[in-house]
Amino acid sequence: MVPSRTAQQIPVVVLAGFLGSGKTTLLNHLLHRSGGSRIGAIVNDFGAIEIDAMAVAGALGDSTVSLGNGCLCCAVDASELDLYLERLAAPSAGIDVIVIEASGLAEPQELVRMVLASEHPGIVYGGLVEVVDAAEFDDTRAKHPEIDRHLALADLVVVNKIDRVAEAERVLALVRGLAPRAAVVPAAYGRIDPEFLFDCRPGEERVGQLSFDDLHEHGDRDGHLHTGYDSVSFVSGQPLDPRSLMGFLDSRPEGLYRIKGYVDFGPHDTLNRYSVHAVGRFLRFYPEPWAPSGDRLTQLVLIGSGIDAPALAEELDACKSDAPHADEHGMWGVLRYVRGSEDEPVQEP
Ligand SMILES: Nc1nc2c(ncn2[C@@H]2O[C@H](COP(=O)(O)OP(=O)(O)OP(=O)(O)O)[C@@H](O)[C@H]2O)c(=O)[nH]1
Repeated sequence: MVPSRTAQQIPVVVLAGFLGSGKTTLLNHLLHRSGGSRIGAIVNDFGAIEIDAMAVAGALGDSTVSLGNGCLCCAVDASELDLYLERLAAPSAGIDVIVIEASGLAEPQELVRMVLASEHPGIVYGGLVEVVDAAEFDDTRAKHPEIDRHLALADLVVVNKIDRVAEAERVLALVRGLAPRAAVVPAAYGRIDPEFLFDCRPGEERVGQLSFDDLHEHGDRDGHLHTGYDSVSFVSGQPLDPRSLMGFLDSRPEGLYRIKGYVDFGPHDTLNRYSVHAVGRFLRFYPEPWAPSGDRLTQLVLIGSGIDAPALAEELDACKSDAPHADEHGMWGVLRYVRGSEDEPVQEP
């Protein structure tokens, strides 16, 4: 039975959406714009290196926890999640809302089910937020028709990357049709009003329907979104050569949908590491100053279907360089993919 909500209970919101749709960007926006509300986050990475957790940890300190290396929806034992929920829901943590950022391949209904199944009296299911990449939406649906089912469960759908589409209204109308019970909001860089997070809580009746109708129907793991997907995790203490890495990225196979992480270009830029994101054919580098202390590492996660993981790891290995000096134009290829500013994205080359 679905427990009824009390004023003291902390809502737990599930934040889901396909690979690279902008979940971490949205979460970071909420963390910086939540005003007086304190958000706790549980971040679930598909790859073995917890890139998403690193991206939000700075903003959250000890109110972020990471559940890495595989989709939470397939956790055999949900007790780890319960443990984290308990920690974040402790009155001493002073948290007002908990957000579980699902991996981009997780089955949201499984996560909702896990939250509903939690017996912790201090929490209550706070709704499902689905993030949609407006630019990739048609292709993603064609490849993964299950996405429609995910949207139908949502309480809030953020149609993100609206800056990348010419026909925003068409995508919005399509999403509204697929998620008739949800609030549908367009966004660029996940910039939504944080109030939406508090307002998206489903009513008792809706939660009751979910637990009976939707959540138990698709328990078959073979039908999970991540079936057929592989990930490669690459770590190097040796810098990468920018020309070689661009050669790798320019020739990346179609199936390699998502790349994320941080790159050390050694002598080519001794001040910055480069956060890198590929989503489909979209590619961006974001220079950010190195921390004053700590190891300088390249850490990358590659996720795709039908990919030859060992061959990709070998190709990345071949990008390592121990040249002590930078060649003059070595970074040009990379810099073409550095954004001007948040509001002025670079043109797709
Ligand atoms: N142009 C544009 N880019 C965006 C927008 N939102 C996010 N991005 C970029 O899209 C890439 C992926 O964003 P993330 O927030 O990491 O996506 P994610 O859903 O957390 O990714 P996974 O956890 O790997 O599924 C990054 O390069 C973001 O800067 C947007 O509204 N417009």
